[in-house]
Amino acid sequence: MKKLALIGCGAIASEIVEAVNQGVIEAEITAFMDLAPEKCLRLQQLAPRARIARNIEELLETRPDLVVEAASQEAVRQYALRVVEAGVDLVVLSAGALLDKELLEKLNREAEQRGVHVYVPTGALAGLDAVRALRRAGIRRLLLRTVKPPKSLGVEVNEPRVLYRGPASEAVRLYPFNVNVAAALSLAAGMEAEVEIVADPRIERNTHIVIVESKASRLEIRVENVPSPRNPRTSLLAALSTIELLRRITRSGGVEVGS
Ligand SMILES: NC(=O)C1=CN([C@@H]2O[C@H](COP(=O)(O)OP(=O)(O)OC[C@H]3O[C@@H](n4cnc5c(N)ncnc54)[C@H](O)[C@@H]3O)[C@@H](O)[C@H]2O)C=CC1
Ligand SMILES: O=C([O-])CC(=O)C(=O)O
Repeated sequence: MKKLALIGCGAIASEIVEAVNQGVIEAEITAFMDLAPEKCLRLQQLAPRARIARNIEELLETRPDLVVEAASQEAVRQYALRVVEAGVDLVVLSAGALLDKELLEKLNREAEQRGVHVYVPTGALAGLDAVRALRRAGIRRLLLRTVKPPKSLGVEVNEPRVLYRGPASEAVRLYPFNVNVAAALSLAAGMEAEVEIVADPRIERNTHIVIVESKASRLEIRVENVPSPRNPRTSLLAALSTIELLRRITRSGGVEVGS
């Protein structure tokens, strides 16, 4: 049975712990860590053998096979390299941090040398398998339009308003908790997406529209996500997608569909 440690004890982590408890993910949780350690207490009740780590070294002392970052881009900058250096696989939700070329290159080099895997889940999006595949055919155009209810974006508007238009790297810097999907998309495509962020008081779902143009295919992907009841900025699909990835990684064998 694989051992799992979690950085961040918020909305996504809560869903993951429930999935472990239900046996969907075949793993044992060895440690929790959060800037606000009291947030780990509730999760620890569901995984009583797990330790609440005060820092990354304490977390690594529990000898996890896999660490899941479901915290913040800052957490990726603080801990990702250390996890990989310890020879431990890593799942990164706050993918925006990986648009920093220097960090990505270091992480990639270190991970290759040590045979470590760093996974970025499809998260609140869909179709990154096809985007990755189309890289080989050359992608001409890559767009992401994210439309969320104003409260998810922390603004108050009475009519739809474009808050941002520009490259993904700037989008994830300005909206660190709302468009990590822009980074996952860019990393899958091997090029930076053009991003538009819209606050729309008429909608209730976190909506992402992706357009990919290449010689082989034109993709238009529209995802209308129910926000997480625990965090309106985060779509429930982000946790479900991570659970699905963890289910695959921790499973000892069997038929799996899709790549
Ligand atoms: N790639 C994707 O598709 C998606 C990514 N996300 C990202 O995933 C991350 C987690 O999302 P949620 O669970 O909804 O967030 P949340 O706000 O519910 O929970 C995050 C927890 O991490 C803790 N935290 C933040 N920085 C930390 C640090 N440096 N060290 C230790 N703990 C830290 C916070 O105290 C909080 O308890 C966020 O960065 C979010 O933007 C969210 C949705 C989709
Ligand atoms: O959950 C979503 O819709 C997207 C999100 O917050 C992110 O990418 O950071």
